[in-house]
Amino acid sequence: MRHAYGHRDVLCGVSLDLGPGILVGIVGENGAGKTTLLKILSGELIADAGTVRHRGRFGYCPQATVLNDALTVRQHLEYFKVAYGLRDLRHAEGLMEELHYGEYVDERAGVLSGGTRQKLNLTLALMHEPQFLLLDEPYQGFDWETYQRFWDLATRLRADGRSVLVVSHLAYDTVRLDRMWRLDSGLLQEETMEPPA
Ligand SMILES: Nc1ncnc2c1ncn2[C@@H]1O[C@H](COP(=O)(O)OP(=O)(O)OP(=O)(O)O)[C@@H](O)[C@H]1O
Repeated sequence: MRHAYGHRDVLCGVSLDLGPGILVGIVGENGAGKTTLLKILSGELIADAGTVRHRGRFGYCPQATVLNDALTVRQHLEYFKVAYGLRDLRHAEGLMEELHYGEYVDERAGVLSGGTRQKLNLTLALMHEPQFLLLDEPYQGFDWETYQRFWDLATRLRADGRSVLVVSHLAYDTVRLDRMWRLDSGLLQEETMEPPA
């Protein structure tokens, strides 16, 4: 796929195929085009050329949180429950527990810390148990323990047969990934993975 903003070419021929049960990463410097690629994969942006196909439900955790500051955590979950057509919030509550922010359920999003806002942002992307996950800088603002919990969660989703794509400008924890690409000059280049020590 290809995409330019005006005369600035951002994606110059990117092709990606993700099967089930895979955890992959895309890294790249600030401004490399990672968010542009995820916006195209999620349908938020139409590429100048190319097509995107996915089977089953997908979840998208955008880099900019999608929260309404006036609504509480619980109200966010209720709205997304309706939007996703879920019967209950059991899975969302499990995620809230796993990410350790249940105590904020009746707080308005506007008063939450950056890390807690991101936990909610991630929950909203995962609460309908999608088959295919697009996560843009999903651990921004997380403390170390939450960061570890995030990777445990991602690893479990992969083990459940889901496809998980994590985009970040930081290439930590690459041993957790099955494959990793670097987005540079509008092209994806596969990086060699280091075997665990
Ligand atoms: N709506 C837009 N209009 C014009 N240019 C844009 C637009 N969105 C992004 N860009 C430009 O496209 C390039 C890629 O931006 P993008 O946000 O995709 O990069 P990124 O790799 O996600 O960066 P970061 O790591 O900083 O989040 C940048 O040069 C950016 O300034």
